[in-house]
Formats: sequence, C-alpha cells, structure tokens
Amino acid sequence: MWRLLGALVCGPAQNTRLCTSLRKRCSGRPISRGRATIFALSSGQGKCGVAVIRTSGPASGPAVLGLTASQALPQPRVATLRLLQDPGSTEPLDRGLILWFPGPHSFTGEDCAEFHVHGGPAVVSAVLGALGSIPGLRPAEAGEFTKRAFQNGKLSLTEVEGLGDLIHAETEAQRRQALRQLQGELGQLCQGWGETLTTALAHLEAYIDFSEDDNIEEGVLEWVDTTVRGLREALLAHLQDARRGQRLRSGAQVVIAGPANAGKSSLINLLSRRPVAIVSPEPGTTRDVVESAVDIGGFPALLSDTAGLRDSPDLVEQEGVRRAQDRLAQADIVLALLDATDLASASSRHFLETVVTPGGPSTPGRRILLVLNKADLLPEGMQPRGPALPPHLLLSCKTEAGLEAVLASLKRELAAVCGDPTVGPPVLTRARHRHHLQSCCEALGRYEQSRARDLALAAEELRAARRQLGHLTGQAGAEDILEVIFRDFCIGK
Ligand SMILES: Nc1nc2c(ncn2[C@@H]2O[C@H](COP(=O)(O)OP(=O)(O)OP(=O)(O)O)[C@@H](O)[C@H]2O)c(=O)[nH]1
Ligand SMILES: [K+]
Ligand SMILES: [Mg+2]
Repeated sequence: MWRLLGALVCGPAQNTRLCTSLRKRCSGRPISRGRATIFALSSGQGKCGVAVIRTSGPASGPAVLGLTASQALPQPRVATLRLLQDPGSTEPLDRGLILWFPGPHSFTGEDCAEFHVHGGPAVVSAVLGALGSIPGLRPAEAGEFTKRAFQNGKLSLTEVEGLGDLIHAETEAQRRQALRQLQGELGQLCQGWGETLTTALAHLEAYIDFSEDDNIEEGVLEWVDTTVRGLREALLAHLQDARRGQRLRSGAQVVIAGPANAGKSSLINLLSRRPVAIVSPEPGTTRDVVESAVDIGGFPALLSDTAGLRDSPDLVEQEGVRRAQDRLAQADIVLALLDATDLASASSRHFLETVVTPGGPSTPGRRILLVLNKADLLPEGMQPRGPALPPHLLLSCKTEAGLEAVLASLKRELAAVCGDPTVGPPVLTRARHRHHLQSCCEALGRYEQSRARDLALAAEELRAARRQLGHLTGQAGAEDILEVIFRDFCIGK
C-alpha cells in the first residue's frame, strides 16, 4: 500500500520530509501511479462551528500524514485530535479531529479521510489549499464522492438517487421516502425481479438447447410461462401507484382558483407566511401564475395563485385566465375559493358549476377543497346565503379564523395524493423508474405473444426485459443517465 501512496504523493524529484518518509516505508520499491485523489469541503459554506473536509483516493493516507506531520496514521474510524499544518511551510493551520477510513470499508470504497476543523472561512481555505498542494490530490467535482461509491459497488443507482433526494429533502415525508430508497429497498425489489427473470430465462434457454435430447424435465415451459405472468402482474401492480412517490419527491401541485376578488392572493400569502402575491380590492389584480413552495404538515406542496376566472375585455387579463385554466388542468389538488358573501353572483355560480361540482367535465379524478373566504363579513352566527353547496370550510384570510381546519384538510388531501412513504412496498420516485418498469412489462407482454410461435424470439424478449431492470438499478449503466443523476449532487457529496 505504501508503494501506491508514495506514487501519488511523490514525483521522482520530490524531496519533502513526507516523501522521504514514504519512500523509506516503500523500501525503495518502484512506485506505480493510480487514480486521482479528490478532496472537498463536505459541510455547508460559510461560518459554522465545525467544517468537514474529506478526501477519497489512494493519496488520502499521505494527505493525513502530510497535514499532521505524523509518522503514523490514526487508528481506522477513531476520531483523533491532531495539530494540522501546511505540509510545505509547516505553518500550523488549526487543531482538528482526523478520521481515517481505509478502503474498502469507507463511503466510496477507496481510502478516505475526514478533517473536522473549525468552521471559519480562513481555516477551511487554508486546509483546502494545503491539500491542493499535495501532488496527486485535486478538488472534487459535484457528486464525485457518490459517483465513486457507485462505481465501486457501494451504492446501487436507486440508492444514489435516494441519497440525492435525502440531501434535497425539505419536508418530513420527503425525508422518510428518500431514506427508504437510500436503504436500498427499491433496488432490492428490482434485483429480486431481475433474479426471477434470470432463472426463467435460464430454464427457457435450457429447453431450447436440450429439449431434443429429451434431457429436460416435463413442464419447464409451463413453469417459465407462469413465472413470467406472475412477474408481469407484480410489475403492473407496482406501476398502479398513482405516481405518489414522484409527487412526494417533487411536491404536489395545489392550485388556488376562484372568481375574481375571492381572496386567492390573500390565501397564498397566508399559507406561505410572506407576501408572495399582490393583494388589492381591484378585481383582476393577479394575471401571471404566482408560485410558492410550502411544507404543509410534513408534505411538500407547490402552491399556485391564479387569475380570477371571469370574462374580461382586457387582453392581458384574458391571457391570465387562460394560464389559470392551464394550471387547473395540471392540479393534483384544487383549493377552490369563493367569497362567502357573494355566492349567488353569476361568477360564483359559474365557478361552482364548472370547476367544483364533482364529475363535471373538467374534474376527472382531481381532488377539490372548497373554501368560503371572508367569513368575517358574514353577520354573526349566520351561514352563507346562496345555492346548495358541496362540503366546504369557512375561512377568513383577514382574521385567520378557520385557518387550522383548512390546513388540516389540506394535509389530508396531500397525504392521499403523496401517500405514506413508510408503509407498503417501496415506491417509484422518478419518471425514470416508471419508464424502465413500463418497458420491462411491455417486453414481458411481447414474450407472451411470441412464445407460441418462436421460442428464440421469446427468449430475446426476456433478455430485453432484464436489461430494463438492469438500467433501473444501474447494473446496466448508461453513461448519460449517470451524468444526469450525479449532476444533481453538490460538490463534497
Ligand atoms: N374582509 C375580508 N377581506 C378580505 C379577505 N380576504 C381577502 N380580502 C380582501 O379582498 C380583496 C381581494 O383580495 P385578493 O387577495 O386580491 O383577491 P384575489 O382573489 O387574489 O383577486 P384577483 O387576483 O383580482 O382575482 C382585497 O381587498 C383583500 O384585502 C377576508 O378574509 N376578509
Ligand atoms: K384583487
Ligand atoms: Mg389575486
């Protein structure tokens, strides 16, 4: 090992104390060059109590020795207090904890080190500078630590995605879903399916090769058929998840819609706890769609405030209404808002008939929460006057009366749309997963069609199905997919 470390740290002309000591340990044996060692700040930027800088690659050990001016590496995986110094000038830089993770028992599978230093910008940049001055070390690119973990078989592709999602998770439910994926449940499920498919394919191929010799057991083909049918059913059942995992990952679309002046912009401001949209007594104030991402009871919601739905001669407002209709068509949940004192008006009635009434032409399978706003303007103890209404909630954006109940109902709707990430089989969290599972199912369907006509063709379909599962877990890795996934990672991860 010392030979390899020395190769990375010491060029032939290098004669620092570190290199001399490494050469001594390498006992003069020839030194070979290996893969670059990367380093980066892995904790957040800016002033903080502790900053974590890590390295991965064969020169991690020499980097620790160089920065600690020490003859021996710390005990593996034991936090050890050391004075850090510049390996060139020997100037002290900081006192910090060093963690040494010899490969393969590390996050990336390579030799890794962590320097826990004081989180001041000058300390961090001095330590990064010192690492950069050691030959064989270079700054890491975004996601490069994780990429090495994947390439060294430490994480499957779905686990990598789970890790990325965990870092980006902003709500409790997202965190739970990401953690489950990081723990490998989705990958294991796919691997299990892949193994079933491999067994079925092996039997089919054996049948093709040996059936004429009569060496093959009875009923092999029937067994393959049953297995493939069962697998296809399992995959189809898994695809019937109403995209809950994807919604939870990216946030559910909650569209606030209603007639002009119902208080839609007041509501998005109230739910966001900041003035994201302009509120005014003038009907037709909002034209562009205004978005705000919020956490409601642990679920991520992307709120959209839209233009009031009404006929207007104003061309700009007409465009706003068109955009509002577009948004409504994409909504997972519609927060339908009416002015409680204006229910009998033509615009309120029209909105109730076209958007709110269940089963109406524009409401296939969409969830609607009807809220009557401006309850503070109703005479004390009076119910709103107007047409018979479906179930609804009363709210005042002005006094915030009724807000708790609106939030509770919204959370219930979000839970239905996003699902509970902790129960049931692991969900598909990306369009990519769905695409490969769907393609796998299609190949299994084609197997059933070609099986009676051409066994070789049927076997080819099973191979195609297995390739799709391989793409899902990254075993059959397409570089372009990997690039897209790792691009989402930050430097230091
Ligand atoms: N009394 C009372 N007034 C409210 C309430 N909510 C909103 N308003 C007022 O109603 C008016 C319209 O509010 P907005 O939030 O701009 O309504 P909007 O639905 O976004 O209006 P448009 O964008 O023009 O369609 C403003 O003057 C608000 O202050 C409420 O709960 N009670
Ligand atoms: K308004
Ligand atoms: Mg508005």
